Amino acid sequence: MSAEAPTYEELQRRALAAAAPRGRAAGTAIVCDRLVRIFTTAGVEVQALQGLELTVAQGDLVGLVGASGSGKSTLLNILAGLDVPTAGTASVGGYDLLEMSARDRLRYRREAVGFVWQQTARNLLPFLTAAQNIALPMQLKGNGRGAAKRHAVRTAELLEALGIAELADRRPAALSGGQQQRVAIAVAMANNPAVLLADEPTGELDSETGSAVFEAFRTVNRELGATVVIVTHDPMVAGEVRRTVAMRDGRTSTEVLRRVVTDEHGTESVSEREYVMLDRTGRVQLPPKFLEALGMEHRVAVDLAPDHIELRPDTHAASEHL
Ligand SMILES: Nc1ncnc2c1ncn2[C@@H]1O[C@H](COP(=O)(O)OP(=O)(O)OP(=O)(O)O)[C@@H](O)[C@H]1O
Repeated sequence: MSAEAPTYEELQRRALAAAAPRGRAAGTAIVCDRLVRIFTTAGVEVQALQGLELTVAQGDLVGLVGASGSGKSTLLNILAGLDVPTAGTASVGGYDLLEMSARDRLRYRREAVGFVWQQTARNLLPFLTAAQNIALPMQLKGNGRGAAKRHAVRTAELLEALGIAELADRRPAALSGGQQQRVAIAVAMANNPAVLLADEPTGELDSETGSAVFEAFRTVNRELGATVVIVTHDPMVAGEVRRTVAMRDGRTSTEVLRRVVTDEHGTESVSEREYVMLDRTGRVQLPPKFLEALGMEHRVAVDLAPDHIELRPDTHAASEHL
């Protein structure tokens, strides 16, 4: 190793510092640190979240993917303020989700987060028009001086931004599934929440309608500055967000980041790179396909190179039995 190369301890120190919780850092919308959620049913414990770590920057658009049972809905319900974690820390828009009083929790759900569910019917009140549905969260928040005018202006702004102005006076039954979801996004955005959460919002829609709804999420992210987290099985959604976080066994395991690159001819293309998550203690979850390809299990040899870390199959295993 050359004299300039950092030592293993130095690299580990830097890695831990980089993975330290960034809760108080400006520009962070969501911070989850060692989040645990244990459900007990009939005496049997299920660890739905097992020390999950996740940081989402303000203004980010994140897709959350993972096999059934990996803990996506559990995480979303906690972030939505509908469920409370067993241990760990979680904060959204400056609210501490473990320490909130019942009153703060109600305010949090009304003002700090917006939610769009998969079931289109669950998002809207059937007896109100699209415009009335959008105005309702603002009315629940408060009706001070000039409120009616402000609510009407915000409602018109949201209808316009989401391209549904002509649907303002229709009730949900007179809207298609995709139109209902776009109204639902406007409802969720009514009080300008710090974070917009969505659980399979395109799950009940055909692919064309689904992409129009996804475009609406992109619009509120880009034009209204909303931080958006979408749980999805839809490859179109997962493949088109800036950041896709994959969950495995109640933890975030891998992450794909995408950015637009321009070549020397000025042609733009999307470049994507997969990362594994490094937790505060230096633990990583390696992709199973890599481990299987090299027959790695139980123990691996680890070496420090000047600018990376090498992992190799344990070749000493056979010669150990002398
Ligand atoms: N209320 C509950 N009581 C008991 N166990 C639960 C409860 N909610 C979730 N679980 C369990 O926690 C684990 C994670 O469930 P979760 O619904 O968060 O997964 P998911 O990734 O959202 O799955 P899917 O993609 O199927 O919706 C599962 O083993 C599930 O059975």
